[in-house]
Amino acid sequence: MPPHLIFMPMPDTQTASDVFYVIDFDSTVTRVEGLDELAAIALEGQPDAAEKVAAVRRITDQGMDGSMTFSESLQQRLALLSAHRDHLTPLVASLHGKISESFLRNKAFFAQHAEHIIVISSGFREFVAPIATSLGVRPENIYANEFTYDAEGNIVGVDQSNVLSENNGKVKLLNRLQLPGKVYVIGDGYTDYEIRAAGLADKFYAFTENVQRANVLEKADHIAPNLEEFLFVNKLPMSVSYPKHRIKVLLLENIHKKANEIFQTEGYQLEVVNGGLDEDELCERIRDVQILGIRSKTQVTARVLEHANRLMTIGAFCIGTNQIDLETCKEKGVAVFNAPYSNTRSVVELAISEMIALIRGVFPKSMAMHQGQWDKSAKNSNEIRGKKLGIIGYGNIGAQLSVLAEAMGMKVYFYDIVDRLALGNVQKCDTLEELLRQADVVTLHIDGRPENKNFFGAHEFGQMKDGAVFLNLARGPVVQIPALVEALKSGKLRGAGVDVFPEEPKNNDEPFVSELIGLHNVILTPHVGGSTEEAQFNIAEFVPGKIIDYINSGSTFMSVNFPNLQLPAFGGAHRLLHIHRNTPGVIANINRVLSEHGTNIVGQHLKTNETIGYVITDVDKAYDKDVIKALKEIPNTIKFRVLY
Ligand SMILES: NC(=O)c1ccc[n+]([C@@H]2O[C@H](COP(=O)([O-])OP(=O)(O)OC[C@H]3O[C@@H](n4cnc5c(N)ncnc54)[C@H](O)[C@@H]3O)[C@@H](O)[C@H]2O)c1
Ligand SMILES: O=C(O)CC[C@@H](O)C(=O)O
Repeated sequence: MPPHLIFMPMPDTQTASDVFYVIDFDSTVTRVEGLDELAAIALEGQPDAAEKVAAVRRITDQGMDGSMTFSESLQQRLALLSAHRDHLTPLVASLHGKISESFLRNKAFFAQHAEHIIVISSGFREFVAPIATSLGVRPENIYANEFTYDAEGNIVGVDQSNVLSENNGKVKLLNRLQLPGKVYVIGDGYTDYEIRAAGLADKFYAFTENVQRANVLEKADHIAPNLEEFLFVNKLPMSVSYPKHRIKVLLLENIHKKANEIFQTEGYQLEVVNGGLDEDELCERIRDVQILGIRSKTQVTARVLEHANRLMTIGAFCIGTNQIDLETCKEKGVAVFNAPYSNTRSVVELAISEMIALIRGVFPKSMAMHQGQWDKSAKNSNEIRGKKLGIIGYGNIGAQLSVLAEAMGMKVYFYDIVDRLALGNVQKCDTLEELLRQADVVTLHIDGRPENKNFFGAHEFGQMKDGAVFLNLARGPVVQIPALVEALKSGKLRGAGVDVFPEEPKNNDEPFVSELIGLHNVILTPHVGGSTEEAQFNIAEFVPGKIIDYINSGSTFMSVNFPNLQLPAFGGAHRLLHIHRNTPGVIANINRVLSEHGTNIVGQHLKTNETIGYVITDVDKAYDKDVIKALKEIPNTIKFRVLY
């Protein structure tokens, strides 16, 4: 046996439990196959280059998936290549730009485990070595084929004395190396699996960042979508605190696909359900989910949250968050985000269109026309100009509506339980009654907090002007539907526009049932106030942005239930995030633990609300890792995580 084929680990660092990491090169260390790249460079400009490059790729695949013997595939490819020694320099330059992203991110692993990292490639040393050594692999730990050349420097073959040029070359090489410890192989090809099949490796990790081969995946002990997965399961040093592909997102209720795109680009696992889920279904589906995305239908109850073992954050892809048990979320350390402005304009536009349509009697006229009746008259048809609009709830929607309504010549009044600044010439009413007594159009834009249930009933309709128009585009349960029906049937109201209902179908297949069906001059819409292409796109961009920021930096800016902290970048430090019950002494305990472990604090931020406290501590990278366990054990800790 040639002496260089006996592996010589560093004697002073070796122990019986040592693990050797055997790494494939083509399509694993690099995103591409080296010989495919060489073909593209060598054949450039030749008339039949495209066909030949495609043929080389096809043969590479056959060799990699095991459908052609390796030495046959190598011979066939070399014959097609027509490559020269001079092509190797541009090849190496090109491969430097095509190193797998997760390998580039994790150079620390190569630095810390250099003596146990071995690259074994059926590719060629001429391009494998410069790339692998740039990551920190030791030259003596690189095993690969070598080209043979003719006198003019043309590549004419492979060094046949190298065991890797043979069929089963990797197995034969491993056999000879006699690695003194466990062997974990990571690679994308069948020849990598063969090492495990021959009993020469303890585990085979199929690496799928660049290619996936079904027959390799089915043989793998573990599938690694990137190097972080391999490092994570083996508790090895990683460039990130947690592999992103392990973060599971569940999106319900037809959230705009822009959100899917954003979460996928971030590297998260995505599961999408088109409709809503009922409580039992959600309890089942939420078990291993870290990020939940919903709209207004899904009820996130305390029972659902009981089942959400790994939930970190919920995105309400809408304005309202009354469908979420925010208190329980706080107690469980689940941060909730929404999109407070993204669909405001859409609701305002629908409200304006409805008040015009109702005051002109557009819908009854249109219905009559559909039945062949021509009723050309001005009776019960009015302009909105000069009419009084009463806005109940002068928040984002109410205020924006007031600006547009004034621009159309309406006199605008509002009533709100908090002191809001009146825009333009809008007049504030001190009581609800004051507003109801004078408004020609009353429109609800209050939120769906529990106290607002049944907010508007017979008493309030009774205080309205005869012949007024009523709109609810806020939340269904705030209006008592029997009282509204009575006000419409008795002629007290001229008409109504209703977009939201106490009971709404869970999805588009369920029927809509309501006492409002069939009433004269009533516009019914299926909770679409915020459902425009523009609004849904804006929401689908906004909410993932907040969630990703929270996951990556801990920022809770604009969270609806967490103390809001907008955090600076933490380059060069590790960030410790501690969520706890807001009781005296927790911050003191945190700092005592940090000081006892000699941890150097780079920066610290604390914010509390009535229920929870949120402390972010940036510390020097070099710290005693036992501090993590101690911080988690501080009484009243709800959740703790580390970011880097
Ligand atoms: N139909 C839809 O598709 C649709 C779309 C977006 C928003 N909405 C709903 O519209 C409502 C308003 O949205 P927003 O963004 O303007 O919210 P917002 O929080 O900015 O404003 C709500 C306002 O209502 C006030 N308010 C609450 N209860 C009140 C009460 N009992 N009496 C008087 N004022 C009260 C609040 O003080 C606040 O000023 C929310 O319920 C939201 O869910 C519906
Ligand atoms: O799109 C939805 O489901 C809800 C829209 C609206 O009620 C909101 O709260 O933003």
